[in-house]
Amino acid sequence: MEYVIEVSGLTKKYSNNRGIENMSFNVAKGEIYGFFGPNGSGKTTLMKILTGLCKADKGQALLFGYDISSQFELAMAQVGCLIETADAYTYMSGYQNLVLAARFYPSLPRKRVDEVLELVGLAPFAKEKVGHYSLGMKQRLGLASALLSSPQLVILDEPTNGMDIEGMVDVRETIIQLAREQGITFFISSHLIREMELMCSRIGIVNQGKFLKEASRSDLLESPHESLEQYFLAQIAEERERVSYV
Ligand SMILES: Nc1ncnc2c1ncn2[C@@H]1O[C@H](COP(=O)(O)OP(=O)(O)OP(=O)(O)O)[C@@H](O)[C@H]1O
Repeated sequence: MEYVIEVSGLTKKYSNNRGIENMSFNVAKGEIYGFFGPNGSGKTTLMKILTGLCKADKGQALLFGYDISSQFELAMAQVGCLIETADAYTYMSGYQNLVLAARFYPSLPRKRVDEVLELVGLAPFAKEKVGHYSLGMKQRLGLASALLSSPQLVILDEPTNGMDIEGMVDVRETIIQLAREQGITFFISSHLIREMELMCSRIGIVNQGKFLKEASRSDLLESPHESLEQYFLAQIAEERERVSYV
């Protein structure tokens, strides 16, 4: 199997002793992999390490077989990402922000800016100042920016944060379409169970900095639990029991 992300034994502890501990998992090409856990479970920390925004204390993360800490440029060459909330210049329009971002990719055709605006449903608002955008529109702009260079791997931290139902459905459908038609791999974090269930082919469940369990769509369908929510609660209960035995 061709893996786009390989994470082994990743540990990062902040000065308060929180963070992530010994996380290991792989993501195959073309998957929509969900990284699911409650607030503070370590999703953003893991994503920051994967995109070089912070360094792990221990362990290794490979993107396309390249080590993110020692081969950063090769590892990130085919990666687009949106970590935490999307940053943009509020006094410029969505279109102008993307043209600016496109300058990082000298060979990118100008029409790609129009394409990504269309893809995320922002085309009608492209000429409006970002300062007038809602949170959901800013998230869409962040997604457009992550897709700009036509990356093969897209890493998205809570991409539907602040979106209304219609926006969430649009973004979800765009992601599914890009994975299916263009073989793009997505690694997406969320604390929204329903989003994960509807979108992802596999889900890694994290809690309190630990990688608890991985579930494929068929695991979830075959499990005796009626929903991912119940499955998640059962995994946490199992982990508590395991820890109390040790
Ligand atoms: N810079 C930091 N300094 C100290 N502790 C931090 C720092 N960043 C994160 N943490 C702690 O590390 C843990 C994991 O945080 P992280 O932001 O990775 O979780 P998360 O799953 O992304 O949460 P959320 O869904 O709320 O964004 C939390 O307990 C958090 O308080």
